[in-house]
Amino acid sequence: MFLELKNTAVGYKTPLIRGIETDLDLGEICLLIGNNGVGKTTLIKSILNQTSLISGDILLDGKNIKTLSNKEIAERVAVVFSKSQIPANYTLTDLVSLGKYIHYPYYFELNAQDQNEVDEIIESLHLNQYRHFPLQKLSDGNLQKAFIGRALAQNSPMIILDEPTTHLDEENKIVILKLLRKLAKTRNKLILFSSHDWRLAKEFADRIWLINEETLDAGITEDILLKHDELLNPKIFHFTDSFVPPQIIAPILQKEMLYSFLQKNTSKNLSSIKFEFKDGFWLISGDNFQQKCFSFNEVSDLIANIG
Ligand SMILES: Nc1ncnc2c1ncn2[C@@H]1O[C@H](COP(=O)(O)OP(=O)(O)OP(=O)(O)O)[C@@H](O)[C@H]1O
Repeated sequence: MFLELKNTAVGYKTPLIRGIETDLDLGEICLLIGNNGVGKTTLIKSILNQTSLISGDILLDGKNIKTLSNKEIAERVAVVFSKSQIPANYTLTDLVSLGKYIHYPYYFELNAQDQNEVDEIIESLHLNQYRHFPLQKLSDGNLQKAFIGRALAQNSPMIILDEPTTHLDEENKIVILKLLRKLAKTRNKLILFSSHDWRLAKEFADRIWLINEETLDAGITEDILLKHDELLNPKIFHFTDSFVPPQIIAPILQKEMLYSFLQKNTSKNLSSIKFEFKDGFWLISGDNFQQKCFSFNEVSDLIANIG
């Protein structure tokens, strides 16, 4: 296992998370989720040995992090924080190139191979047109991508990203997620990715680390989602208290949409009504009626008239 946490407690004066006993291997993507302030960033800093452990041990590549120098940690893990300091007078290419310098004995011009790799990274992040931009002039999203570029250039087996998609629009979020998944699966990288957006989990993550009530619940994504079904069904408004569903015969997506629509819009008992979706419309049947609806707008009118 590349990363092992052994009976670890992390925090400051008092523990934020206790009794962590888990590991991750190369080639895996793990999503770290939990509410504000539960200790996600603290856990990340602890893995990087930037914050002392309260108890227990963390092993990186089989070695206790306490025995590794900063350079040895950087050779194993690259990191992107959501708020990073911007080096003054740097262009985007300079920042991405910085990732390479841990592999040089002192600051020196990059060799041709490393220069090519930096160019490829900038291209893969769709940042070509900004390569000579001063960092101060980049948008928050492009700056975030540039920091991700620096982490990729570092070429370490593990990459940790702390809420990296915060400033990104949907299109750029997808560019980053696809790139990270490709790196994990084709180049055997271990990715630990903290986010509030648990909706990423199903498609993106192999594993979840969920911080809840001072403990870390770790496992295969689908096991954790089933165990914590509040993640999948937040039940913010408790619609189901008064809602009695109809009989529904429809493909999964249409069924889900109908359910969502009816829960929000009616508290009527619909158990004697049948909704069947076929050939692009809903066929709705009751004791003394049958009607076709081609949209939820039409379903809405029909429901309003049901006694
Ligand atoms: N250096 C520090 N010394 C003492 N307490 C700290 C320090 N840094 C953070 N904390 C506290 O530790 C708690 C957890 O903070 P942390 O940033 O790890 O949470 P988080 O899960 O990453 O939160 P968010 O989702 O809001 O980013 C917070 O209450 C925070 O105020």
